[in-house]
Amino acid sequence: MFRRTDRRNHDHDHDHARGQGPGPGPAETALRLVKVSKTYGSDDSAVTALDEVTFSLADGSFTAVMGPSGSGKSTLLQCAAGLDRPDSGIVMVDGAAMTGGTEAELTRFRRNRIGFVFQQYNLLDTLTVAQNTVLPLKLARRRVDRARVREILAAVGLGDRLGHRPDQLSGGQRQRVAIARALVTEPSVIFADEPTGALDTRSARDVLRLLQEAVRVHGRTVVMVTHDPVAASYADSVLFLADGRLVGELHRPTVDAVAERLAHLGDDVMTGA
Ligand SMILES: Nc1ncnc2c1ncn2[C@@H]1O[C@H](COP(=O)(O)OP(=O)(O)OP(=O)(O)O)[C@@H](O)[C@H]1O
Repeated sequence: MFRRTDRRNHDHDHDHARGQGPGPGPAETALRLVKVSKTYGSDDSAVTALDEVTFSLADGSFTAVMGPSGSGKSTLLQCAAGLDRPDSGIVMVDGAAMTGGTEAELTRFRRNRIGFVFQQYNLLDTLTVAQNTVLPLKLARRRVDRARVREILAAVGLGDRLGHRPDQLSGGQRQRVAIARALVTEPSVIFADEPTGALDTRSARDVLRLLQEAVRVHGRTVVMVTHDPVAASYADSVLFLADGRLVGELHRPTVDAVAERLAHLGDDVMTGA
């Protein structure tokens, strides 16, 4: 069952007030994984995609997840976001355990606490920009504050595109709608899976800046899977995966430092070190 502590309210004053309390107490944890494991298949064909992965991410942090192809990045994201269930281990979002529970409970948990940004945008073609943006609120049966929605769309540079449909937008604009849609429910954690993978350099930079703003202005916590050292350099820190295990971490990443670490990660995997 979900243990919901609901210690965090979702109003903006709360976000702005964060860090202004007495004393430098430890940052609160937005996402915590404890010994999360996931194996696909069984017997001879079994693949351990995640092998007892443990880490915590502070509230209001921006983390990139990197690693060679097949290292378990997507599986990690799916399990951490409640889109898939780990075989064992615990996932906690905002102090509430997401382990166990029915599908309906998991869905409710996701709708209220998690935002998503996918490589291929996942917008509904028949809905306008504004309608796509409010969809998560409608699905969660939450009140739609139209002024707030306009504000969010203006903040991602789409204030004059509210009535457009996705096929009237560029890839970068579509991804900005996806970011607005992820922000609108004020989730604890936004998971982004290769959000710049389909974009040109300039649109990618705009999207990465908006993800940074989601953290710095809106107080969200962002976890982004990426293959691109440039994209990773926008994060506060990078987690490196290899063979389903967490094998390293880099704080305040630069493009060169990320690329170098990735290259060595490749060496380690190749030599089995
Ligand atoms: N549905 C599945 N059935 C069987 N094996 C799977 C399944 N999904 C992933 N795997 C395997 O689990 C391992 C981890 O896969 P995962 O997709 O998480 O890696 P990744 O790091 O995201 O890879 P990429 O960078 O190529 O997207 C791989 O060996 C993969 O083949």
